[in-house]
Amino acid sequence: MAERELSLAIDGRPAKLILGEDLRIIRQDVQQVPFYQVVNASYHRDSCKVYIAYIIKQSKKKPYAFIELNGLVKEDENILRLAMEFAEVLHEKAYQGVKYGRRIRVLVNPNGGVGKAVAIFSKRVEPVLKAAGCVLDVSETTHNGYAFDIAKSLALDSYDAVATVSGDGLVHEVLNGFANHAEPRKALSMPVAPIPTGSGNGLSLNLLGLEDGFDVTRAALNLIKGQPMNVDVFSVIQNGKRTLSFMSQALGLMADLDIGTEHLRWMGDTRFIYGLLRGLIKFKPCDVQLSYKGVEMDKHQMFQTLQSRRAGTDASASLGLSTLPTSATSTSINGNEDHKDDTSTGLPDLKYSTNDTEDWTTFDEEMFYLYAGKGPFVGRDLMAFPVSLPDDGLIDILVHCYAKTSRLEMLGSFEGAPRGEQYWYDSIHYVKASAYRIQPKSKAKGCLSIDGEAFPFEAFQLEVHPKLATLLSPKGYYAAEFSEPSGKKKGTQKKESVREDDQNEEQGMKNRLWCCA
Ligand SMILES: Nc1ncnc2c1ncn2[C@@H]1O[C@H](COP(=O)(O)OP(=O)(O)OP(=O)(O)O)[C@@H](O)[C@H]1O
Repeated sequence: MAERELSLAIDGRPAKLILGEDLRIIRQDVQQVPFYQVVNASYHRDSCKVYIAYIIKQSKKKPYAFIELNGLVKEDENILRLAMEFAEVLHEKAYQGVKYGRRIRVLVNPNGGVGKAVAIFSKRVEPVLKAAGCVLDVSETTHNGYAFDIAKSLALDSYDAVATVSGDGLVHEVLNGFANHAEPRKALSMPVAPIPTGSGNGLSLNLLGLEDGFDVTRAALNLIKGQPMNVDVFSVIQNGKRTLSFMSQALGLMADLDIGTEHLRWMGDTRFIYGLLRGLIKFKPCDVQLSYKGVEMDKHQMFQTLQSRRAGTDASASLGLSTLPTSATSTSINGNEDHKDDTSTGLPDLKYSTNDTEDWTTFDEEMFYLYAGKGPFVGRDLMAFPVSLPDDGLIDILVHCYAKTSRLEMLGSFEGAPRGEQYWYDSIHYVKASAYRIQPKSKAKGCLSIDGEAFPFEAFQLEVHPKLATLLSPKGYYAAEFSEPSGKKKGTQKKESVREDDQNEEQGMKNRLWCCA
């Protein structure tokens, strides 16, 4: 493509804009901005100005910055026409395949995380969304349950997405509100995206990756341009009550360190480290019985499946093979029927009764903790489910076996935990299942955390609903890097990794031509 150039003055100094494979802004220095990161471009005849808004990372360690430029062009008919065309072409390239000006229902939890969500939203998020022409309907949540009520009665045709400015708890509420909506399936197809101002922000880490998972400006871009990604969710049945879970369930140490440190919110996510150290001092087993309907038990096979899925997604995106989000074109590896094929509007029926035992495995070893869920990261310090896939119709269950581990092993695992290295430990029993149940042993006491929220420490059963909910994602897959350590390889020639790639992200957006309207 022939490059376009435009000379103008920015802040009284001469500058040049070049439109080629990306946008280049030449001033004292040169800034290269991928089109994906441009949120607006417009031409204003009256003032002879070109307005450009974009987000950019100025160094690897710094968060994304939001930049708005107003360039003055010479009052010459030919140059003004060039400026108008330049802005039009740039805007078109910036929104290829994405609806400009999404209508977003925004829910801000003033008490999430360290309690700074309101200020962060107004200073760092709202300006980006407004620059991108988004139409915002913003509310501050006043109590637990507020977001549930909003989602339960949301006018679905009035919005393109729901944004939660908080942590994972607010997403949990919104999805449960959708499950109780008059049209649950339609409600659950409304894309949800988090702006990470909670403590753990596991969902944001899964969508944006370890480097950018806590970056609110990057999260704002995901709201503006992310593509809808279908994800599996779980029904948890406890005491006859059905709750949707989208991320995780924890028992034992991993629940204690979350639920048991609520009073330490001021620490941010450091409270989880404190809770972990406290749990290691006690070092007590978790007295529950686990049974599951297992589908895949081989860790290496799970790793290979993850790799092939990622390779397939990247290839179809870069070759322009798919015009749909990747998740919508994939099939479930356990043959679960995809709910999108059935036309009912209510929540899916439950498949398993609580006394179903056919093909269920009972896990007999004593557990230090149990963690089950979807999405690799549960927090910045732990990639608990490195081989998790958004839509395989399965839940990843890991049990840290009490008899096979020690305080020393646990302490030694801290360093590699953000990269999921503990996955390969012999003391970690890891399976993918379509359902599981938990029965506390008599007199057992403890904490149960579901999506980071406290639930009664009582028996429950869970099953997976393939692709029932919808998130906005930059890539169409989880943004987590996971490698097989060289000593453990089976069937691989060299150290392979499943990696993030921003070019793929932009290419994926170009080729999928997906609109969120
Ligand atoms: N105004 C409010 N006052 C008190 N609690 C609220 C309010 N609004 C929402 N909540 C509740 O706050 C709880 C915590 O929110 P959330 O989970 O989003 O943040 P977090 O716990 O800091 O983050 P994470 O779950 O990522 O660790 C949720 O149960 C939510 O319902």
